[in-house]
Amino acid sequence: MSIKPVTDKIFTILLVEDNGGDVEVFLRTVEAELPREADEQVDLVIAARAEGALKVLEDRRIDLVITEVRLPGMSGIELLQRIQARDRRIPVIVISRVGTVDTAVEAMRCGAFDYVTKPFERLDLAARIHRAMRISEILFRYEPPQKGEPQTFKELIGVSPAIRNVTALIEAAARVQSTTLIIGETGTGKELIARAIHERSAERDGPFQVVDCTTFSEGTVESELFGHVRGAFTGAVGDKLGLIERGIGGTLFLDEIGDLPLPLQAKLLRVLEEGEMRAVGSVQMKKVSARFIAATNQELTEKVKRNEFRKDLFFRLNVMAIRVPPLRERSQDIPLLARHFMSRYTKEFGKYVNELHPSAVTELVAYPWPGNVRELRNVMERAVMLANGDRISQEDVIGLLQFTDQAKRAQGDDYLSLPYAKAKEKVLEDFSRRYIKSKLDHHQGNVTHAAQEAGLPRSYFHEIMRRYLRDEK
Ligand SMILES: Nc1ncnc2c1ncn2[C@@H]1O[C@H](COP(=O)(O)OP(=O)(O)OP(=O)(O)O)[C@@H](O)[C@H]1O
Repeated sequence: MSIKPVTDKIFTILLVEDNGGDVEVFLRTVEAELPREADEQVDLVIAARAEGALKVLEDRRIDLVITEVRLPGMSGIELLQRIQARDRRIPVIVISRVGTVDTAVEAMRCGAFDYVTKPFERLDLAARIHRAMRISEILFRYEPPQKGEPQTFKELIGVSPAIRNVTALIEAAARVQSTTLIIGETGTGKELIARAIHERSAERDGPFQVVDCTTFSEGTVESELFGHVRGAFTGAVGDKLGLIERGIGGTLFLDEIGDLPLPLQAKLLRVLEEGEMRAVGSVQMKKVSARFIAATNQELTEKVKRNEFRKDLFFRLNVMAIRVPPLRERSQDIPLLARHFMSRYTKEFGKYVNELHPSAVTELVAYPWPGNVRELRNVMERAVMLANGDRISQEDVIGLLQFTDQAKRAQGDDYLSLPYAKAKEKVLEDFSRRYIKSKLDHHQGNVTHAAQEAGLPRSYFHEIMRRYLRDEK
């Protein structure tokens, strides 16, 4: 492939692949599927070996590297590490075969931006390349050439390369007025990341408005999001401000965007593209200037294929994407997170617990954490609550982890098989959850009224709600 002079409009991808057939599929994908701006040109440089790729990197500017893991000679992982040591701005996508998940996980640990599996799925491949291209542009535009450690945030705990990658992306996202999509399993910290972006952005003095796309009923969603004017429909006795309007001047965090009904997706796209919206029943368009951050725990490409999510909205949101790996894939973070939560709950409960035994840490690291950081936080909260002395032992942790598993399956009188303290805790937890739910149902989700009826301060009621109801997700 010809090497052209480098200008800002040429984006150069270095593909490191020794299999001719796969190179062919890759070329066709870039030609046919990759969305690009009108005047954007994508240049491809192909190297069959990592050693050759390093030479290309010395000779010219490369914006994105896509490398097979298994290569003759130096491996793709080693190449990734060398690139990281030279220039952290170049995103690296790693290619591995289906069934070699371990390799992909290893690559993410070493700081890969993303990974794709062979055989290639063309739409998925194009979406991942597109995302990496936009990130690369931002990093090259705003970051000075840098080696070594990116900055870390005190609220986002972690030492793994994956979390450091997330940290760098938070910085990059905060600096540009671009829509950001955060992808990750439940409890991985998506909302925390969204708040971190907001706090570092130009919109930090405005509101941080959460829009939970799972909570609207089909009939009310439009007016909830966009607001309505008086008389727009039966029961609209006054004007009502929509959630989107409440976020103007700040950040709108669209949680679980994958659940937004299709007709609303079209309207949202309009807001994103035109920067304006119209309340239900109104003839007037209103300017909406806000930062949009969306989050999902579903693979949106799958929803696009099933025609459940608009492709244009997906590409629009996916411009700046942050993928947060599940906790089991970054177990280096577990000891630090566990100690962080231990110290937090020690202060909160006014207890003196200052040691997490190394064998307890080993148990925590070995556990798969289906509920991710939120589950770890809950386990550490219980561990501190139940601790008798100044230390949390291996037995304490084993009991809680088994309990967590049992609790998931628990129904009816399952607590009778548990030790007294744990049984009591479980019954109290179930009671709180049912009580809060029934009060909220009774008042159609109005927290102020529900808290009044329960005879609790609103803030306390809200705290119980946050603790018990969010964990059900
Ligand atoms: N890296 C981290 N460091 C410190 N705390 C974290 C980290 N990641 C997550 N948490 C904590 O874990 C809990 C769950 O995080 P958060 O609500 O942001 O997850 P989420 O991905 O948005 O979950 P969901 O998809 O269920 O809404 C919060 O208490 C958050 O502060």
